[in-house]
Order: sequence, then C-alpha cells, then structure tokens
Amino acid sequence: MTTSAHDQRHRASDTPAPDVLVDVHRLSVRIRTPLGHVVHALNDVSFGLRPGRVLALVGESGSGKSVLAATILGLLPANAQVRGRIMLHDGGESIDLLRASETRLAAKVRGRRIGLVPQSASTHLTPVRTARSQLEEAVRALTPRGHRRFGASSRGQSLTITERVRELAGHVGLDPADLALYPHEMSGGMAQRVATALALAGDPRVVVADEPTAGLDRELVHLTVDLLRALASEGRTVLLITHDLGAAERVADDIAVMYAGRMLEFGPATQLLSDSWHDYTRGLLRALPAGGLVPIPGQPPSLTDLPPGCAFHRRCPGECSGDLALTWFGERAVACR
Ligand SMILES: Nc1ncnc2c1ncn2[C@@H]1O[C@H](COP(=O)(O)OP(=O)(O)OP(=O)(O)O)[C@@H](O)[C@H]1O
Repeated sequence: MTTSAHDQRHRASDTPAPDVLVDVHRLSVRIRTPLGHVVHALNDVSFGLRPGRVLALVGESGSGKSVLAATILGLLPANAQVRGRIMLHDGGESIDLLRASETRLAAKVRGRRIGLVPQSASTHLTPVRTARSQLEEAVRALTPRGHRRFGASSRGQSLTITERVRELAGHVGLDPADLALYPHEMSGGMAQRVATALALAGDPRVVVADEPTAGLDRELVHLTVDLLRALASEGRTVLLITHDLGAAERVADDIAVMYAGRMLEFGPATQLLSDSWHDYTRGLLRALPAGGLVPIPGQPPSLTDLPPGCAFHRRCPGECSGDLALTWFGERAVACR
C-alpha cells in the first residue's frame, strides 16, 4: 500500500502532474430537493483526466455519473451545493472550474475546451432546424470571426463555416447529405453523431459523452466506440459516462466505478477488468453476458438516506473493511478493500 501515492494524488490539484488536463479533487455535491430532502449525489470523488485517454465512468443508475459531468461543465442546478476542487489545465492556463464565473465558463470552457455530448442526444437537437443549420450556428458562435484555423485534420488551413461544417460531419462519419435532415428524420445513431459534431464544433480538448451508446443497436455501439477512440487518438481526452461496462471495456483506457455517489475503484481498464479488486466491480462483471448475466442482488441505497459506513455494505458478498477512503496503489485505487 502506498500512502505516498495517495498523498501524491491529493497534492496533484495544487501542483498538477504535467499530463493532467482536468483534476477533480475531493468533489462532493449535495442537491436539495423541492421537498427539502438532501441528495448526496457525489461524495469525496477524486481523479484526473489525461490527454489522449478515454476514462469510462461506470455504475448503476443514480450513482452520480451525470451529476459529475454537470459539475465539470458548470451545469448543476442552483439548488446544488458543491465542495472540493476541479482544475482545468489547458493552453498554459489553469481555470478553477468551481469558482469561475458563469461568463468565464461560457466564454472559455463550455464548447471551447470541454465539449458535451448530452444524454439522449436527439432530444437536445432543435427539432425545427436541419443538422447543417445547427452546426453552422455552433461553429459561428464558437468562432466569432467566421474564419480561422480549425481542427486536427486541417491544421494550417483556414476554412469557411461551410467547409468547417462539412469537415465536422466527416469527422463523425456523417454523409454530407445527412446535413439536410431535421432531427425527426434522423435515426438514433445519426442524431448522436450530429450531437457529437456539435460538441466538437469548438475543437475542445476534452469531450464528455453521457451514455452515448444507450438505446443503440450493437453495430451502432461499435461505431460509437470507434468514434470515441478516434477522438482520443487525436489527443483529445474523453470522459465516457455509461452504465454499460461492456462498452467501457471496448473503448476505455481507464475505468472508474461509481456507486451511490462514491468512486469505489479506479484503474487501467485491462487491469481493472481482469483483476477487479472491489466486490461491486466483480458484481458488475458477473452481470454482463460474458459473466453469466448474474444480477447483483438488492438495490443501491437512497441518496437522501445513506447508511453509515460503506454504502455497498448491504449488497456486498465479501468481507468489507468499512474503509470508505479511496486508497491509491500506483495507478489503481480501491475503496473498502
Ligand atoms: N436536479 C436534481 N435534483 C435532485 N436530485 C438530483 C438532481 N439531479 C440528479 N439528482 C440525483 O442525484 C443522483 C445521481 O444522479 P445522476 O443522474 O448523476 O446518476 P447517473 O449515475 O448518471 O444515473 P443514470 O445512469 O440513470 O443517468 C440521483 O439520485 C438523482 O436522482
């Protein structure tokens, strides 16, 4: 056990490792509901996003994955209370994402440095406008002068908005003819690609994809996974939010396992999947077709009434130490081992 590795991880938010782009440090989020209950949506979550890597956040529904994405993007509701720190280190600039003003987030972060492919992408498209019109608007909004140098594939060239839209479409595997379609004329996979192109319009280094494979058939899941991998191989960082450990297995370099707002395990995907340390991760793997489709008995606890100690305790088949802190062992971390 390397307490020093743990300490190093925690020091990282003060003096970031050179390759950490987004440093999430001891993040906790509470949301007060209209009925006065307090949802403990995230509890003491820490990790770093590194360039050119895909990090998959996996966990059952309600484990806090989307809240984490919303926190990074400054999109939490006003009734949320946030503790901890999220630093973005990009282009020689460090931005404290939890303390930056809404104006700064809108002008410098959302779309330009961090792009979001939202959950249920088709519902986020404007129904009365074609893909082309929505992409043109995004490109125009993110590049006010209309002409500039764009994208990895065309560095050194100046593109018009029309050319840039065509380039974005090609980037995500859309046919130029698809640009004339309205959202109701698009398949789920196509709408998802348009949403991805919108997320890439400002050439962000970080792309957050919230459940991009949900509801897609197997072939489209493969195409989506390939697209996310291609983004990473261009040097972008991808934060993939998914309840589908199978999709995470195909695309992720690193996997973080979430449960009831806590991170229970983190590590390089191949290691975490072949040698899981946490009983919950092992349970998720057994629930996959390859693992025999064995569901984890029981339900996650209510986030308004978390039990004391380990939130997984009641469902845990193993001997739980009750230690909630995520402890780092080099590149891997586990709680409650
Ligand atoms: N605006 C909100 N007001 C109150 N509670 C919220 C709000 N947004 C999220 N929550 C709660 O926070 C918890 C975490 O939700 P979150 O959407 O992050 O889960 P998730 O892991 O993304 O689940 P899913 O896979 O279903 O999207 C849930 O209990 C959810 O009900």
